[in-house]
Amino acid sequence: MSDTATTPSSPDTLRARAAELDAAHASTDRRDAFLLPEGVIYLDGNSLGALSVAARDATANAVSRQWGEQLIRAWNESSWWSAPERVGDRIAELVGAPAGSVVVGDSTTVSLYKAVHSAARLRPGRSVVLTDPDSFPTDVHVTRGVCDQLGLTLELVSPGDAVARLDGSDDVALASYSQVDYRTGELWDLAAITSAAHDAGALACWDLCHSAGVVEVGLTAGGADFAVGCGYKYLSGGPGAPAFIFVAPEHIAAFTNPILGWNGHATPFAMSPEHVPADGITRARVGTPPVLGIAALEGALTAYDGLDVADVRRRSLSLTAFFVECLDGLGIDLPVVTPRDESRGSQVSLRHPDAYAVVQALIARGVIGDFREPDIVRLGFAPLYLSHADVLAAAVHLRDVVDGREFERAEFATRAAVT
Ligand SMILES: Cc1ncc(COP(=O)(O)O)c(C=O)c1O
Ligand SMILES: Nc1c(O)cccc1C(=O)C[C@H](N)C(=O)O
Repeated sequence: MSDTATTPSSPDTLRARAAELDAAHASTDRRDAFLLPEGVIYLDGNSLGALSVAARDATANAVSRQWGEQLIRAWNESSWWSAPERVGDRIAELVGAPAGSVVVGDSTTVSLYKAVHSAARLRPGRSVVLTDPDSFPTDVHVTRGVCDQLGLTLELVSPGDAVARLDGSDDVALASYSQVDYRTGELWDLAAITSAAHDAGALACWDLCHSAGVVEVGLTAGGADFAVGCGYKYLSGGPGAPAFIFVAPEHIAAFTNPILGWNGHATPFAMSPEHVPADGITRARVGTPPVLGIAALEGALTAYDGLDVADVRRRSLSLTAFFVECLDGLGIDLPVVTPRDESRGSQVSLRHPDAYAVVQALIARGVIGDFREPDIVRLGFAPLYLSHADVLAAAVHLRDVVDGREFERAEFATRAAVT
């Protein structure tokens, strides 16, 4: 969705507006809970969330006290064994799901494999799985892999066309989509697509990587059957943080984990060679959980204590709307690909023919965002630790990089391995 600049505003007007908005959203300001380097405006919390004091301390405690002193007793004394369900319950609150329907442990990719595989098998006799060709690639890869394994057909249908594809159909087993597009930031209608899937006798699975913690996901309200999401983006669980899987309570008894491991067993310490799935969401577990990663994630989630996700969402919408207001006000004439209405997640993506170099020039100024192929400057606004004043400062840097053609400097052209 492209827009051009409108009436410019003076920096003073924008500064006053930032102060007014920060005061209005003071109750959701958790900046003090996070440890960001001085001079950095961090607009990449949608890829790797910032470190919080609580995540750092929880990790140090898990390493030094639990592992270092309790040693193997920590499985019981520090409740390591039940951490996947305990932290799952905390995430469930953030994504509108009941206790006992979410568990953490594997990567997003593995969690998605478990969800898609199990969901597709719940609709025998149906041959098609729908997913978005523009999904984050791992989602397309996993879904294709499951289809190959189960003899199903993968049909690549944009979420915008999913309801029409499902309408009146009887061949679809599963519609599997991301709630927020990782590149454009578009927010898709989880309830509408899920309901269209159900009307067609199909199930719906959602990837919440770019919505958990910043959008009122509403899994139960929207009728979602399965969902997954990662722990390291807005939830700030740290690099490689464990992901989560949601299975709607009505499907748990029929959920067949495609990876039968001992942690999903009803009596793991009976050491039986027969696999008897555990009751409840525990059957979605596989092997030994990443205890240190779960400790960091559990610490990070305390940043949400006392907050209502609806208020976090309001702050997020205000930050992203204000960024677009700053683009307009400062005369930054780059096409905005993220919807200007509220059908967006917590990012603003812009197009620029030299997007990679623009992002590098911003990083050199301490404004950390990222580049996504082919020409996207992607700026994520993690609401808990960003202010409207940060947003204005970032926009001023962007204007200076673009207007001053700073991105043309040779040092910004070289691509790093990880972008
Ligand atoms: C929508 C989406 N799904 C999945 C992933 C990643 O999966 P994994 O955590 O397994 O690397 C990402 C980002 O890396 C993502 O944006
Ligand atoms: N998971 C990542 C990684 O291990 C290295 C670099 C980036 C990532 C990401 O999370 C990318 C992210 N999902 C995206 O939306 O582009």
